[in-house]
Amino acid sequence: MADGLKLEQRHGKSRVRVARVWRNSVTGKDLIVEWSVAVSLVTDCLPAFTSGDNASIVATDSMKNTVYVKAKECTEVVSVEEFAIILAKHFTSLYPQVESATISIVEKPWERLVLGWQPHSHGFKAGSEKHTAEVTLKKNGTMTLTSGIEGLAVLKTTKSGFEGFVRDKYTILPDTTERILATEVTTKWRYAFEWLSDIPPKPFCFTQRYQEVKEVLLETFFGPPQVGVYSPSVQNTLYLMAKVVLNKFLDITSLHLRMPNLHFLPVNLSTKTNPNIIKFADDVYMPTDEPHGTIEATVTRCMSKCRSQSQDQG
Ligand SMILES: O=c1[nH]c(=O)c2[nH]c(=O)[nH]c2[nH]1
Repeated sequence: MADGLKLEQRHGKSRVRVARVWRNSVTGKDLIVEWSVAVSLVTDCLPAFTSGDNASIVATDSMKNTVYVKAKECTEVVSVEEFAIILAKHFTSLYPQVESATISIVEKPWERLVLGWQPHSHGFKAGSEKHTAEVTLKKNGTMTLTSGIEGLAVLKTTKSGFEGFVRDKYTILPDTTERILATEVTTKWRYAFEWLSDIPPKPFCFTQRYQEVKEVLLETFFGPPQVGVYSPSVQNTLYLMAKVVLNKFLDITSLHLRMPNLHFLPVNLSTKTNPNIIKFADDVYMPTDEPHGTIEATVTRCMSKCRSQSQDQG
């Protein structure tokens, strides 16, 4: 409280880009990660806002420098989640006035180049979807940790439909049991760790969990390679994807999925003199993302009360 006003504030540095190379003299293989880091601190520094007294401010320039120093100190390979935790720990423990730190990181998808089946020792190419992580750590050690995937573009040419929806004077869309389903999945999942001390020791691999979640999401979206799986709506597919992740990984408590419906519109062309130049036969489409459907949901594993409620309901 100051001047009879309530002030909520934070400050930080965004888009701090750092790349870290680890060189392995045993395997002869280099490893590189490229991260875009955002640091945001909640600091007890009211006078900085109300009277221009900067004595408590950790300069955002120092935050940027810290990212590089900590990257240097990581002499062993660390995951994007581990690096976020290292930074959050640093800011909340070094500065008495820092109450909480939020570190968000997006990893650029550098993938090792494979030439003629042979993994290159120091060559990488950019993949598509990005691995993200965000940690918020309070001084008392409580934390939230999320990981995510950004921009996982997927499409299937069949085994998708949409029917039985509200039909009124505004409705033109016909029912269909045959369409292309395309989306760009963005997801974030929250880990169950509530305290810094809950984080499993080194052998727990966040990077492996990331790969596993991605695999399960893709398996559920597409179904088995030979037969696939029918999707009655983006909504249902999204829910099933989240459900499989939550059933499989007990260290994940909730999952948010955003799956825009990127339309592939049937092309039917005709003129007065030339009807049916193109009669649509599930073959020629007009892809468009303007406009597109926006479908998102958060699915959370219920605690025991919620479980018994759903059992009561059969
Ligand atoms: O899977 C879908 N969900 C919708 O809510 C919707 N709305 C729409 O026009 N097409 C679709 N498809």
